[in-house]
Amino acid sequence: MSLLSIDTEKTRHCKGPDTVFRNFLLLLQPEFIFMNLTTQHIRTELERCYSAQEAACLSRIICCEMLGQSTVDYYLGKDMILSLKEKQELDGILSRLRDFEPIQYVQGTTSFLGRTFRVAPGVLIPRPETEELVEIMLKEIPADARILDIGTGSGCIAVSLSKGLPCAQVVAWDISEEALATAHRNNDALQASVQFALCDVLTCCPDQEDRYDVIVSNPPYVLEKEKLQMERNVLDWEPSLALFVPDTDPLLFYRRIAELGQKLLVAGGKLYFEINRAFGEATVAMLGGQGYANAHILKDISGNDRFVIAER
Ligand SMILES: C[S@@+](CC[C@H](N)C(=O)[O-])C[C@H]1O[C@@H](n2cnc3c(N)ncnc32)[C@H](O)[C@@H]1O
Repeated sequence: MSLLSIDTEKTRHCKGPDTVFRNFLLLLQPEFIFMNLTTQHIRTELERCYSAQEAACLSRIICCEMLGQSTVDYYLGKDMILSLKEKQELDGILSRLRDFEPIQYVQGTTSFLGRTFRVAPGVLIPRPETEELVEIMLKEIPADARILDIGTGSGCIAVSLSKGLPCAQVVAWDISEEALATAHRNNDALQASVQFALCDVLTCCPDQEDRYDVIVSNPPYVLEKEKLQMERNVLDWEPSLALFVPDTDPLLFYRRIAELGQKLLVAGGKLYFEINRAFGEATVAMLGGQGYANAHILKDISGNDRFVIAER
């Protein structure tokens, strides 16, 4: 869950040699040379709020993924004749983007491990780091594992595991009805077989008879004080409930899930956590203190401490 997207401030206000370099890079993009009127209009509108690089990227998504232009036509600069309805649709898209609504909410979908997941405000947009976590799990988990995903959000982890391990039994919890409704829809659309439950992990008393081989969670882990470094498209649009923990208790969810794991995991069962990169060592120490074995940190593709795995 990397929450700091492209550094728009830096690119937007760069001056001098940086600007020259940026313009040189822009010239290398074929659509700059053959830019059509619609693309020009989209770019002009978006560059009021986004860097040239971001506006270019959004423009391609709008034309090719939302208005149905072929990628070849887009890059050849072929103009689009928009019907009145399409023109209104485009105006609506641009207005939402100028309000810094994430493009994934505007589109209503995002891609996760090659599958299309529905997303909407109220549900966290799945992040690439979480794809890495699922890839690690798919390599390690037995095919028929019983898996519990805590804080399922869009269902991206649970549904991907269910699809990747068709013999596994996957249960997923979330405190948010909105998130669960979206997760259900993703499960149905992708023909997975996850069982969902509305559950507050901080207060619930699960059935002692339930037993799992694996518990996975990407819980809220951003500190309140980290808000200062976050982009508007995250802060204004993504659900606080999915993002934040109090500055005073960064391990709140991990500690509680580890306690539950003592009851719900079979001996040798595994915990898989996505973490705030600042708290890898603290998470490992907490798990060791609770009696978990072989607690260790894995880094994400950017080299940050991002995952902690441990055995009961
Ligand atoms: C960081 S999001 C992760 C969503 C999804 N698993 C993903 O990786 O994209 C954390 C999720 O935990 C849920 N959540 C927050 N507090 C919770 C609680 N007390 N009990 C259960 N789920 C909770 C949020 O609604 C949100 O969907």
